[in-house]
Amino acid sequence: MSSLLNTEIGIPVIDLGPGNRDAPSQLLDAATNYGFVFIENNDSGVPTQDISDLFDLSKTLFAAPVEEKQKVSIGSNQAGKNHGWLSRGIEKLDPATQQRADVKEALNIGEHQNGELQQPMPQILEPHIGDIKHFQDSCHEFCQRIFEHLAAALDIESGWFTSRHNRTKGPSGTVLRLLYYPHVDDVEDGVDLRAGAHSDFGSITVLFQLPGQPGLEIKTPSGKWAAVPVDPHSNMNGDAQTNRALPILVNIGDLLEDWTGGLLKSTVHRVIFPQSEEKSDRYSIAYFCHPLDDAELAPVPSKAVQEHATRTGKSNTRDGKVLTAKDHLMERLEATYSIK
Ligand SMILES: O=C(O)CCC(=O)C(=O)O
Ligand SMILES: [Fe+2]
Repeated sequence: MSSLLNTEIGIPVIDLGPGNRDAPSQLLDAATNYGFVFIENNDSGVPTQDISDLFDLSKTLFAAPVEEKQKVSIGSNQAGKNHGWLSRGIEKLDPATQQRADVKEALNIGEHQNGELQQPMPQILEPHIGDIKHFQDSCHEFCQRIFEHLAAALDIESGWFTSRHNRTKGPSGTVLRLLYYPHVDDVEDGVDLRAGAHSDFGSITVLFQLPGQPGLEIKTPSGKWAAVPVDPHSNMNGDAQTNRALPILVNIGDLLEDWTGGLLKSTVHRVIFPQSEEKSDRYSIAYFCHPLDDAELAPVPSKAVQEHATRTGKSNTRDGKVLTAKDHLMERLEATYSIK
């Protein structure tokens, strides 16, 4: 495998370029064993300049006055929409264990439909909406490439996943999320977290991080937390980054785990205040990819999936009815945010 292993957990790094014929099986292997994988950001990735520009926009946004962000707050949207700005103190990703809310702010941006974003945007981002939509498109194409590779590895029709994520066909729960974790001077060890332990809801998540801003951890099968590097080719902080683009982190979400009868793993993760960098802010950008709302989560017609599902007894039916992607998302949102 064209992969390097990082110090602690060994999340594989895979090149999806045409030169790597083993990419599908490597991807499947990473998805079933770790639930997390780094993808080299080359021609088939997301342009590095666009990533850097969106981080700049994100910094400008979160530095804007609270009143401006408040105008587009998640609470001002229709219940269940999951779009808009979340102020610090609102979200607790692990309510069962966390004493305090996540120390973060976020802006959730839903998909554009017929070229239009479906929510009010902060004024400061208005001149950049074209760039944001373009970024969503690049992320979506990147996800579709991953789905094609997964379909090849699972030996199913090439378009099986991509057709169910074809956003020209209808709305989905897909969200582009800008995240800001401010530094705080009085972090209480063992109490304060930037993001509590959770797994993601959708099919796959694409995560962009910045050099020198570590903090993401995943839960290993032994129950221990392991740090995820910013740059798996460099040290844990990503400090020694060369001119090469950072690999892009991808993880499997709950929906894809359920859809594949548990074969692909949705791994629990969290964001901590790393000891060495306690005084620095962290910015990240996540693209939570979901199938079309109407997509039925009938079992993936792959032998490997069927065999695994039989072993685990996992299914996506409720009272004999197959869930749609929207049903699945609403179940998870209700459980996390008490949205009715
Ligand atoms: O900011 C990060 O690194 C991870 C964020 C995350 O896991 C989430 O928002 O679901
Ligand atoms: Fe997450």
